[in-house]
Amino acid sequence: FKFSTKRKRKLPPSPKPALPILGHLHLLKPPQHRTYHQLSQKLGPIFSLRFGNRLAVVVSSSTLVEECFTKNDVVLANRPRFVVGKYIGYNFTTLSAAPYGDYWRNLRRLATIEVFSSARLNIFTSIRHDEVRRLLQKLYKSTHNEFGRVELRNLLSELTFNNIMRMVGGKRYFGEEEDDETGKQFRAIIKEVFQVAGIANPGNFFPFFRWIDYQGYEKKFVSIMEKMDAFLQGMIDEHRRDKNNDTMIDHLLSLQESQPEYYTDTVIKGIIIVMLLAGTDTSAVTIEWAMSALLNHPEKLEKARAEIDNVIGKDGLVDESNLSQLTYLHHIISETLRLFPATPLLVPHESSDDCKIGGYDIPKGTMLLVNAWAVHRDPIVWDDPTSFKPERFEMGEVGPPKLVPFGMGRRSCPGMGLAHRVVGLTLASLIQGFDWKRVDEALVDLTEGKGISMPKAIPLEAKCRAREVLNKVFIEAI
Ligand code: HEM
Repeated sequence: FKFSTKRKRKLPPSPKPALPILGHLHLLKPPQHRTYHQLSQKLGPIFSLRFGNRLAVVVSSSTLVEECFTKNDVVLANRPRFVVGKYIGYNFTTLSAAPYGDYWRNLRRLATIEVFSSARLNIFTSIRHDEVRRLLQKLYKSTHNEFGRVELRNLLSELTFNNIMRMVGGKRYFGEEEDDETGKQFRAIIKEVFQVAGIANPGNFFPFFRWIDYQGYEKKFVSIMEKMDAFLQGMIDEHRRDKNNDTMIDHLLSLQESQPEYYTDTVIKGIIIVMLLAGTDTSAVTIEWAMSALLNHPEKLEKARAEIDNVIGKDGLVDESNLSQLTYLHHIISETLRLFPATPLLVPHESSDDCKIGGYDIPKGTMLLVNAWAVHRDPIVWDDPTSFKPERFEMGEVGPPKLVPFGMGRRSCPGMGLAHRVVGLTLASLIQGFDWKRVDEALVDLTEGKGISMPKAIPLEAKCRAREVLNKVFIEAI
């Protein structure tokens, strides 16, 4: 019976050859979203691959994205059980790694209200303003009289990490001035966590590799997670002892007192780790891509600045409350996320039952990859898709399923509001505070590099000079 039903299945087309055991793993050249895009040009907007013992389906059109996350949203709301979810995801109990079901639904509900809601984000507005101000001040020191050469990547990374850690625990851990032992220790742990989380682990597709712990991956995970867990537990215990703070940990601990079954220490640690992994680099790379694209289009940078000056005037610094009036800036962010989505393949989904996509049979347990990068460059949907044209959004805002940098449906990104605030405020402040130009005549290189969130291959270097508004604000500080 099993054999006969299998034979009747109509799976999406698949490239040849599929090697014995490996399946199509040999076809995967980085960056994967480009390889999948090329395959979709030959095989169509839905195709299937075999990775070891796992069937994967890749979707590359907005019509199919819509079908996945409306009609099939529940069935596709599961996540594959990757090795990273076992160790870094606290045995699949974090928001991003948990399987779809009551546990995940509760966690998502509490995180939406207690962590990501506008009311909670508003409490931390002053942290975001302070972090952006520190960034401006650092740039100002080397560039207040004349154009100075700057590299933004580390500064943006510092900003996004400090922003999350201050929301979470009230302390800065990144930057030269945070050179105490705890800062150093935490930065070293985070570096390792990001490294292991980014490893392409064969154990995800070949159970055999897990049994023999090929290349010692599991040992590495265990050792780094012991350190990370001890650090996070230390933070929680510290906040439990000293209750006079207004951080996210304090808030979650106060909820723990009334609902200990939901707000366990593991849940709190899981929320912190997910915020660090999902909410730092993603925002930092988006700002770096936006600045790179603007440096290649100085007239658009000028247009954004004119809008900011017009809304804010020439004396004060832009703040979050101004963002809703900065329409063109918003279009720049949408256009950046279209061309350079920080997670070009979203986060893998898995079908919890048999379903159909695009008329094809998708068996239970199939891994679904959504090639948002390809959807965003589909010439059927987007006019002149590879050009950076924020103006395309002036006709009206475009959202899912055509523009899906944050995904769509139940498992879409809960941090979108925070990301928009951080990216919007930082970008507006950089544009308002400085004149910018490229280091030479050559256009900024826009090649994509390797990493969990799609970074630029070459970190952006640019020249900037402080504008009058910063002289007024910072002159006494120098
Ligand atoms: C530009 C910034 C960001 C981008 C482009 C982005 C994008 C995404 C995408 C594509 C997904 C997966 C959607 C899917 O599975 O279909 C996701 C999931 C997630 N993101 Fe973000 N994200 C960003 C910022 C943030 C921030 C700031 C946070 C929190 C501090 C965050 C927290 C999460 C979490 C917890 C999930 C997992 C949700 C779940 O599985 O239920 N993200 N994000």
